[in-house]
Amino acid sequence: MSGQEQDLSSYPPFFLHQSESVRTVEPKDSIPPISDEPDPIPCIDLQHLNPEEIGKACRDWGMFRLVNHGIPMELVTQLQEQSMKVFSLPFEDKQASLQSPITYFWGTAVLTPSRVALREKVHKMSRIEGIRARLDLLPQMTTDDPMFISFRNLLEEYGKHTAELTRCLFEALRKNVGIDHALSKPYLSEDRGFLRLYRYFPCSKPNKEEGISAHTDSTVLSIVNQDQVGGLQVFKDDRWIEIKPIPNTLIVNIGGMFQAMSNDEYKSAKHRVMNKQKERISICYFAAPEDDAVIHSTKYKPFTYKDFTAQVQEDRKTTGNKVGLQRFKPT
Ligand SMILES: O=C(O)CCC(=O)C(=O)O
Ligand SMILES: [Fe+2]
Repeated sequence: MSGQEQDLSSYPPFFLHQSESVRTVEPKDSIPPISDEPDPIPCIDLQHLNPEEIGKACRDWGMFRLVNHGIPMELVTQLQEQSMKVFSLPFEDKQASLQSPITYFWGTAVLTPSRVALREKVHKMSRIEGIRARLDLLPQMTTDDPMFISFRNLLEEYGKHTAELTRCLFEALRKNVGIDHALSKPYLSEDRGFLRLYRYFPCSKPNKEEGISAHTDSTVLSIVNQDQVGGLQVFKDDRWIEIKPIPNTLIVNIGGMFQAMSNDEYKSAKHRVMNKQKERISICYFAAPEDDAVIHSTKYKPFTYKDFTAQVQEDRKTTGNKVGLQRFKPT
């Protein structure tokens, strides 16, 4: 079944009936993104990591394209197909059957501490659906349903690959910015890593409707695996740049935690996703520090990831926006 022939009962009813409440971009932001030739995003080869190249990419862009990443293409294809099967279940079934450690959300990528979608009164909703998987708890997930067994196994395997490549990247970046080796473990906790899978609703007006609005990621590093539909954009030098889907490549973002750890030498990139004419799937891995590890930075007051995410939640509730690292500037 192609994206366009989807059984509409799998979508949240809101997506089909409430288009006036959907989040669109301001006219000033809706200019078509510039599609540079050749691809302008810095490209990093995981098998031949060059400290200078990766450092420059993180300083100038806060993101890079990763090639030779070691995740088998077959695994990615299988996970994409299996994710599509799960997303294609009737909406009510997804709500009922996706429970911890795999949870379902829709309408926004912003989740509350209990991992349900945060319904911000001030903001419109987005036509996206997501599945969040806690990698540390996946092995304990019990189910008799062959579809969910296969889904869980693929998530686990994919999670192991991304955790491993993230460790390699973190090591290189840590050395680059002079983070002590002793901090490797608390600053990058494999147990806290999680996956988020998204399905973006097809939109008849391309580059008008936001799937995920402009933001920076809060985590240490995030690894985006997008399909061939496109829609991911990065904000650089006052303009939005389309991040082309290139098969078998990943997009790595510096997150707010690494920005602080690097004393702002590396900045987390502002990015967003626009809904396209075709349905889109992405698979994203987020690497987090240990919840209680104190992050020391010359630019910010000492804080933990837990403090940070609590502050983000609080700001979202009160102002509708993420304030982010600014909250932890010394007074
Ligand atoms: O779906 C994507 O391509 C990116 C998602 C994203 O930016 C996020 O979840 O923070
Ligand atoms: Fe993001």
